[in-house]
Amino acid sequence: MAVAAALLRRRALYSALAPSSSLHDTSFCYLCSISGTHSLVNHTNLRLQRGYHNSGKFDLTDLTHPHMWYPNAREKKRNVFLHVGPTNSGKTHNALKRLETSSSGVYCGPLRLLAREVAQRLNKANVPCNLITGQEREEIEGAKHSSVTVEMADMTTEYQCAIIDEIQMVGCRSRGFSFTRALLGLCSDELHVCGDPAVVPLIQRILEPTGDVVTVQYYERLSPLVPLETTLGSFSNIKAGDCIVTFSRHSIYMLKRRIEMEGKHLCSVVYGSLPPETRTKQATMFNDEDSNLNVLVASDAIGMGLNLNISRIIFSTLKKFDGICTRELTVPEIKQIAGRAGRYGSKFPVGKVTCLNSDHLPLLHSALKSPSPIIEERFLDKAKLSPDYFIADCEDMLKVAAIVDELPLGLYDKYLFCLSPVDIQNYAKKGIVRLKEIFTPGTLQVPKSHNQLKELESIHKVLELYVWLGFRLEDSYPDRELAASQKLIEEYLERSGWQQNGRRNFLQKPKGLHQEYDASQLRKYFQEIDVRSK
Ligand SMILES: Nc1ncnc2c1ncn2[C@@H]1O[C@H](COP(=O)(O)OP(=O)(O)OP(=O)(O)O)[C@@H](O)[C@H]1O
Ligand SMILES: [Mg+2]
Repeated sequence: MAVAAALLRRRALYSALAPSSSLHDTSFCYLCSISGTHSLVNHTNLRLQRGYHNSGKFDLTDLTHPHMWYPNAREKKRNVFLHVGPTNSGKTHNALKRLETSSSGVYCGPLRLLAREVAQRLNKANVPCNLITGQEREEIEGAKHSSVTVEMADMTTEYQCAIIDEIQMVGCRSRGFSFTRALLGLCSDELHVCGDPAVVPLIQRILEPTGDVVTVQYYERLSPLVPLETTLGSFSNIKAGDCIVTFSRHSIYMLKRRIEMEGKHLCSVVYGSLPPETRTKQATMFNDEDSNLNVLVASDAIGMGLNLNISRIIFSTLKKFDGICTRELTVPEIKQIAGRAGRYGSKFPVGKVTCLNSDHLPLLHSALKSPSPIIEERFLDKAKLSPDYFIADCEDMLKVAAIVDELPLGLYDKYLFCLSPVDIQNYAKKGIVRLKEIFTPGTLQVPKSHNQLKELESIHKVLELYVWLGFRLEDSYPDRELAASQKLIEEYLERSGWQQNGRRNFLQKPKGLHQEYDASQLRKYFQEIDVRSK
């Protein structure tokens, strides 16, 4: 393999434990020193490296001291507070109270919707707060606080107070590394870490060598969550405040249509591949008491930390396709999703949980009673790692690395494209990619079928990538605002809503279902779709 690809491979390995959003991360400097670009190795890193390699040499395959990759954080003795307990127990609320009274700070969350909820809360409390996610950047003048998705957390800024929410995500194969990086690298006097109690032993061990002072605070649920003894039964039993959870786009739209056919409720939809601004709008409309969208059909994009006005969670299935295979939801996933019902302070003081299929009730009940399994340590035998770390899944990054390696680009650009594979050829040739080279704004049509909707979502993904790159390479991707302004999916959702005037909804009756289909037919249908949509 060519040198740059080999370097990128190595970089990807480091990234897996602690990726950098800037050139200042020590891990990137390690890489530069391999490639001979020693000028990029800053003095702090040299001091740090000498610190544990007395000979002046260091072993690049030794990944056993990731806490040493963050010299700025290591210069502080951070006060770390672990807020742990069940869903809806006030963990995030208490951490945010500290953030609101701090002179500067950052909230790092797992979901864009959650980052937005927190930014809104701080701004409402007169604490100016920026919102920064992969695709959104809403900067408030004079703000000393930011609410970000964890991947966007900045390890080089000093804060008085920082929060990492849903820290149990540290065990996630694809996103865990961003949580590890934030945990070790956030340069803050106080660090508040919220999540499931199952993660406490691991976090304590990870933080042990840092010298940080760790305090654990346990929480209890603030309002009851009741698993129901019976399933939903008929769709005529759907009530305002219900949220049906399902994991494929197909079933989301099917359920929306099925519920709206009853003529009593309109549904918001929230799922991962909706563009972020549409997702936000749909969630906001559901939460808004004055809006007539009072039922939610959602995927696990609502699964963590969010405070929505949900009275009852109804699982349409307890299986999901996780990118590799269809598997049963884990206990923590079931608890997280169920925990969206009956949020303290919402208009539903008691949360209820049920499902469509009576076969799923025993699993649902037992999951809600079980403690989450202790987050385990993982090993990758090729690298020397401390037992508390594992190498994140970076296969996709490596595939792109092999392609970009052939292009006349600098190492940093190559790394950026490894994270975001979009029109690399054009960028390499001309250094600029105009939006009209990807598609002509205004020519796309509102979709008339699920396949067209799927296509449109893919186009939105490209547009999101364009916006993502536009934030990072402003001169090369100059049409960021135009890319961000395309709103076709929202138009689709508006048109596909409940047709009160007898106008035909263009979504057709699903093939294979009779007009008066019941819950068991729908169940069967979903199982088929779940298999087909792989
Ligand atoms: N002491 C309090 N006073 C007023 N409201 C509170 C208080 N504690 C929590 N809340 C409210 O209760 C709701 C749930 O709290 P919070 O989001 O902190 O729960 P959580 O434990 O973080 O749940 P999850 O695990 O689902 O993230 C929020 O709307 C929050 O504002
Ligand atoms: Mg929370």
